Amino acid sequence: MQRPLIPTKAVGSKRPGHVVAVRGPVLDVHFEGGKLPAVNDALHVDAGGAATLVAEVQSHIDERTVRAVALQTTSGLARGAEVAATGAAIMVPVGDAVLGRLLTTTGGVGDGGEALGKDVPRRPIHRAPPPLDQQSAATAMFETGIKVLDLLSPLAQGGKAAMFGGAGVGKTVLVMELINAMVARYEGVAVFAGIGERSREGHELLTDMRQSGVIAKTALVFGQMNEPPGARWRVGLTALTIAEYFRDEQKRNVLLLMDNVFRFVQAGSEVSGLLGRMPSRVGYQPTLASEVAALQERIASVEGASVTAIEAVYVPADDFTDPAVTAISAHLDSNVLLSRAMAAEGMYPAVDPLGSSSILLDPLVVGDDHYALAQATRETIAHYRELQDIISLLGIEELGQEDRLAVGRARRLQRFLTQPFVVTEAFTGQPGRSVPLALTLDGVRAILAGETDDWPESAFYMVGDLDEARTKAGKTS
Ligand SMILES: Nc1ncnc2c1ncn2[C@@H]1O[C@H](COP(=O)(O)OP(=O)(O)OP(=O)(O)O)[C@@H](O)[C@H]1O
Repeated sequence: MQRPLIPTKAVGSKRPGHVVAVRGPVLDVHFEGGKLPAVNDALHVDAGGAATLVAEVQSHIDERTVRAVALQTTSGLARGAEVAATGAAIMVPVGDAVLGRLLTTTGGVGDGGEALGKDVPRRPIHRAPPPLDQQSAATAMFETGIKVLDLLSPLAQGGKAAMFGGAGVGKTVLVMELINAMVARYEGVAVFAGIGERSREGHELLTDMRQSGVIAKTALVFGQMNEPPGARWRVGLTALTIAEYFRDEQKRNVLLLMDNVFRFVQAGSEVSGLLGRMPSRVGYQPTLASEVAALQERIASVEGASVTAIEAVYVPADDFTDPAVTAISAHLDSNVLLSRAMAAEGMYPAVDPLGSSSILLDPLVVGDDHYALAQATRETIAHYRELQDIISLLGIEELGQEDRLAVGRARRLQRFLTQPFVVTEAFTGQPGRSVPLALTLDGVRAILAGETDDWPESAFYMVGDLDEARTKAGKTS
């Protein structure tokens, strides 16, 4: 973090500045006497009437002028508007009072409810991550009840996981299902950051959470796609600040959900352009890696309290080598890749069994049995993919007996790894299923061992455990 040229304390709200230029969300503010607020400090701009607009200092233009990015819309703001330097970063409310509430990036109330009182503690949104020697590594598995995740890309308690996928392959649905599956039986608290996505989806989430009651232990923070880039850029930090307070002051475990981290990068890129910085690779901001690191490194677990992050990441044009995507994936423990080809075939959740990975998928963590079954599943599906060209050219009859069996098992495995979700009940009409890990492993073991070779493939599609497939296949155990 850059430090001020002049100590922040030298700037008090008694020495107001004034706006000298407004270019969209970017403001130039003149401070008399050359005492400038620090980079990352919050400015309060008098937008006329009772309205006060929050902006954040980004750079010092000359000895009297700072350039700041507004976190709210600047339409109607005129030159000459008075500005107060707050002498600190944006302060947001934290603690028990924010549970059950929907906040904006700047810590305002976004659910139309009562304003938060002055006694509610507040914390600055900029903060260093805990020192490395105080961070604890993620080693325990977080069972989700979603077969394909638990088997091939297990999530870590106190770790970071992300769902990557192009437009419309099911990222939001998967994150919502995880919220549904995890928040209700999670002992800690949850913080949800809605970053640059549809505000309709955000409000649906709020309504759903109110109905299911999980809202009581959840704080929501939204900077959605209808808001200016500054709000979308900083909303992740606001959510993190709330999560860190629960972790550090109350020693509680926190589930941090972010949808969508790509929008954070995108907002940073918009801000960078507005500030006149030269774009770098693929047009992204030159500070891409450090911006992503500043966000991701703060998601850390310490002795006695963990932060488990689940993120959705949009992959532009389905290009998994996009710099934003690779910058984000470098920080994660579990990478869940969603495949368009699988979504097109209706194989939901469209998790790519070969592309997805997790550092927990290690015999020392998940045990030899789970590891061996996961590897065998991958090998069988990989072998099927190799044979797919031959099958489409010559037909499956041209394959040898062994390959034919392998293909049948791979297709059954792929179908067994689909699952109806609770959140999709409304449009699929099929009740959601949650499958304990042991039953997932039993099912996979039986399919790989050939015990189900004579069951129709369709019996495995959109079921819970193997017993359900058995019933569908009309078999008795
Ligand atoms: N598990 C599922 N079961 C059935 N349908 C699904 C499932 N997941 C996704 N879909 C279908 O795919 C559509 C898009 O899903 P979703 O909104 O989660 O995608 P997304 O990747 O978040 O898209 P965007 O990038 O546009 O936000 C859903 O509206 C639904 O029709």
